[in-house]
Amino acid sequence: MSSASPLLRLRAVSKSFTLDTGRFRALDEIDLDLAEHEIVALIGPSGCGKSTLLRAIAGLERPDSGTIRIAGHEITRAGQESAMVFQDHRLLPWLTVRGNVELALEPLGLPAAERSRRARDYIALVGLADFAESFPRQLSGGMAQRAAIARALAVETRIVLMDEPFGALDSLLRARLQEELLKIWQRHRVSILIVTHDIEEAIYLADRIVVMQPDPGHIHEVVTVDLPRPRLRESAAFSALRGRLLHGLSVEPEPAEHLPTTLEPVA
Ligand SMILES: Nc1ncnc2c1ncn2[C@@H]1O[C@H](COP(=O)(O)OP(=O)(O)OP(=O)(O)O)[C@@H](O)[C@H]1O
Repeated sequence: MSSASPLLRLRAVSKSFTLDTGRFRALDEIDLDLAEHEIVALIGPSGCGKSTLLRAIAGLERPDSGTIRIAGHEITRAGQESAMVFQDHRLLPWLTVRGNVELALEPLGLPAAERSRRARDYIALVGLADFAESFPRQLSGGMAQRAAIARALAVETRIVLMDEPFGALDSLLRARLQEELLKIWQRHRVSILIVTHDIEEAIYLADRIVVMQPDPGHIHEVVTVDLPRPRLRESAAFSALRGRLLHGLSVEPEPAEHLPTTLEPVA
């Protein structure tokens, strides 16, 4: 950590929703820090509040109580201090890759030349230089997700929030994009908070893994991933951590090689 106070600081963040059946507590007194240039993964069973937490940090959802600060500023509205990547790329279909990235830069009030320079740089960074003038329908799923990552990075916020960014991709492509994301992260001092259902993805990427549990949504444990990068998924230390996390999630590891690595809702 390069400074005494964390870049992101959540204290006692709670959020309830009103349902027909009464009030439902999606987040209960969440305390969480994210340091500069840290990657933290949020895992936990479906409905434990991971997306709600991310949305609150993004300013898309107001907590009922508690504080969320980024670089000391309290988050009170959307788009302050962080950028978001969703599972579906959410690119506008009538704009090219370049158009989508430039549009995200419009609120920053940059001169047009700077806006197009930034868009070009970040599109190149994610390996899409040759597709800057392509429309989303002309891209594969992985390429579209890369474009969404370029759009989030181009805003140059210090925090990027990712909600299952690779969840819709096949496992080979997912592994490749995880690797690419780490390379980008190593070159840019961005901090990443990523929600995933994939325990391997969490171990591969994160410095710390926050395990959440539902009813009400709370932090069950925080596990530091003390493995040097690049991490080898087949190493004993990696498997040991996977077993420990599965245990923390109350999912028994299977005995054979076919260890589950995704968390499906428990029926
Ligand atoms: N706007 C809303 N109105 C009512 N209930 C909501 C709302 N948003 C979320 N919830 C409820 O809050 C709980 C937590 O939802 P959330 O999407 O944050 O969980 P999650 O851990 O991200 O789940 P998943 O892994 O399935 O995406 C769920 O029970 C959900 O139904």
